[in-house]
Amino acid sequence: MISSERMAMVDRNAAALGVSTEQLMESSGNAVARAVGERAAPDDRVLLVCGRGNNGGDAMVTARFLDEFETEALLLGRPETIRTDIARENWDALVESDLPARTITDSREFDLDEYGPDLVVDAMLGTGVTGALREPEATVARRLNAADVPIVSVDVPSGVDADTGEAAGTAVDADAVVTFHDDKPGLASLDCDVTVADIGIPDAAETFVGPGDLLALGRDADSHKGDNGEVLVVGGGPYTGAPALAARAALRAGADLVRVACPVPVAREIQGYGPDLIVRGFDGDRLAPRHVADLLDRAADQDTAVFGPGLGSDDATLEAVAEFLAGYDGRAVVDADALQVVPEVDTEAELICTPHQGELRTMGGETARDWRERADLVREFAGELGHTLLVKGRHDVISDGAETRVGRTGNPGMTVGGTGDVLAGVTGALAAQVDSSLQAAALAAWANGRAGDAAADEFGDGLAASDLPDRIPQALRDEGE
Ligand SMILES: NC(=O)C1=CN([C@@H]2O[C@H](COP(=O)(O)OP(=O)(O)OC[C@H]3O[C@@H](n4cnc5c(N)ncnc54)[C@H](O)[C@@H]3O)[C@@H](O)[C@H]2O)[C@@H](O)CC1
Ligand SMILES: [K+]
Repeated sequence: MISSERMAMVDRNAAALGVSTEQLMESSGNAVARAVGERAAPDDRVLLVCGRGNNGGDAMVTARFLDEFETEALLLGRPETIRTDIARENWDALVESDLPARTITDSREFDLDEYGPDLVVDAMLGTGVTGALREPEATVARRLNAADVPIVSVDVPSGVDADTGEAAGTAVDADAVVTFHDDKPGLASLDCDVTVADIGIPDAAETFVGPGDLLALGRDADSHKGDNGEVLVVGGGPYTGAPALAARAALRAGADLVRVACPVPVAREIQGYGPDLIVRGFDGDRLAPRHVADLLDRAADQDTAVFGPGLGSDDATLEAVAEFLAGYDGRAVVDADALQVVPEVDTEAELICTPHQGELRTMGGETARDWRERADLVREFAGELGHTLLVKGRHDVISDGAETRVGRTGNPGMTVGGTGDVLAGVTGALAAQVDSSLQAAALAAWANGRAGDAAADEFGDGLAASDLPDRIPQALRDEGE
């Protein structure tokens, strides 16, 4: 099963791998033609009702594969208003090839008897539908439903939400659906025959994080927790730079407000780094259980907390981390020494743990040289923990126990100290902006690696962790195909 949002991501990732949407449309149209071929008799009349988006584009391709039938393509709307280049190219190809193709702009012009079809292909709207069908689609759908003619829908019956199976108004009552790549959650509740067609999207488009995953950012305003996220970084003690790196990276990854909680001496030093960070020190030189109540208070107003950068591994510090997590029910990123308390702690919090492979073993997880084997081990361990794991390596493996993604950006220069702190900060910021922890962690690993690659272009193996944060904004941009 795949949601429409994820499908759009996979589609973009496939394009980045060199499999264009145009190629996918060709395969989709071909698959629909095969399904029609199985249902129609020779010389049958087949009417393809095409909308102006890519759903319609699929059926325009289908028309080229159905020349043994009496096929006619009907476009709802003027060709100039076709919404995508690839759909328009396929329409132009029909017209140029002198294949039967007509357009109507007004539903009053739609008279099914005029076509007398033995079968109708419904390609008015696919996953691009929002709300109730508008005109002329709504009237056309009603007339198709009223006629006694079999309907094969492309991807999803027009007007039906592929994620829920619900329709906000009239929807096409399909006899069969040819859906692409994977089954859609909304189709199961419909009374029709569903065929899933393989359209040649490589597995890599799903497994590897790519530019398509950026669609999780800022796509649907309703799905966001706060506007752009507030992050609390808890770190510092034996190390000063780590919480500052994480905080700066969080800002560059789009968080609105980043607050740092750290021991007073560390706070003084961080404040010297500039005016962007809101730093508040706690007494002493290490995090200790006496600080926890105040931290829980501060964290309650934040979207995410980032725990670990530079905290060290004093017994009292680890005890404080465990106490914090036991009392926290928000979303938190846990990194570095703080990771070792995770397996023992009983928490309501939703954690994203970012260990390297050594830290993973300390947590009780297993790892393997081969990334595919490692991905299986990480998925199992994430399932046992009940949290999301982002295991760093040449291939970063991200899993929540159900789904697994792999990030393959980055370079050997990134083994320098501090890049993990940057990653923790980016993860915290993205977890404050994206609904799914898995998606946030996957995107963070990918962007951090890309920022590292950009830094390596300039500095080679001499790159420093502090080169990364300012390269995060570009790394979170889709530069196009
Ligand atoms: N994602 C993929 O990987 C692929 C998608 N393909 C096809 O592309 C389809 C999605 O294409 P699009 O995103 O262009 O969207 P659609 O073709 O589903 O919709 C096109 C346009 O219709 C308009 N519209 C939205 N709601 C409407 C309503 N209620 N009444 C009337 N008009 C409305 C909108 O302007 C929308 O952009 C899929 O369903 C599938 O058929 C395939 O071509 C190949 C691969
Ligand atoms: K459709």
